[in-house]
Amino acid sequence: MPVLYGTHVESALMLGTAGYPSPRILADAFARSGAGIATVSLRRETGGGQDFWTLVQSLGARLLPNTAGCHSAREAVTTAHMAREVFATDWIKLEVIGHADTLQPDVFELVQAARILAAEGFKVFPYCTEDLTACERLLDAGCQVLMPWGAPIGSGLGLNNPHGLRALRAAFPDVPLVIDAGIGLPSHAAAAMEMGYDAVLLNSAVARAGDPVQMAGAMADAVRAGRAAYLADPMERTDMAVPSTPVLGKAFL
Ligand SMILES: CC(=O)[C@@H](O)[C@H](O)COP(=O)(O)O
Repeated sequence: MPVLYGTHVESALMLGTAGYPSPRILADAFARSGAGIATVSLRRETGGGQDFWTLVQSLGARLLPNTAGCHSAREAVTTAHMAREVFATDWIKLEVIGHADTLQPDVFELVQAARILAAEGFKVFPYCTEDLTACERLLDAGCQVLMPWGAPIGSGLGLNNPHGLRALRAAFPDVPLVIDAGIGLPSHAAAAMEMGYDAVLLNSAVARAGDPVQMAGAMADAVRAGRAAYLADPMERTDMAVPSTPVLGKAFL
């Protein structure tokens, strides 16, 4: 199980809380997933009022407030301060969006915000790209976890750049890495875990499924299977065939 900022988390699946058909389905999806962490958006979900806060606090998952919808370091830092008061936690999923169509993170503003928040004692979980230099800067800024995107938020495309994500894993073998965003299917989540990622954070794939509760269970199974496969040290790939059945001598004719 992942260890994030010194805390052992029960499951390598993290779930978002936005966009479910109903509060009941949200609660059932969490129960089925066994997710160890629930991310909540201070800015997007305040519309739900007290009932929503009561619901998320009853999910049995550790809350990870996020700064979804922020477009500058300043805005994200202010939102993080508010989230710390509302949720009484210094954990923050730091999102600073840089591009309207792709919701790609603005890594320049992200590093700036991460440096400020880490210096203030926040445990920063930055939503970033797989860019090695940006990730290095985030670590220098005080982040102890990185959350590279799989694909644009809400796209369901999976892992757009598996080579880059593999390179990131290899570059930072001791840093907890969480794939955040773009997961559409259990096979995407399993692929991330098979690469050696420590956890997967997703929202849309479950919330927008025809049966969110069933999909939550499927994602949990996929994350477990992917992790088990990684730990089993998968075979090397080769371009040429390697006979799987040894042949000794020749058959009698
Ligand atoms: C809920 C949340 O934090 C999202 O910003 C996150 O990035 C999930 O993305 P998907 O909805 O693509 O899973």
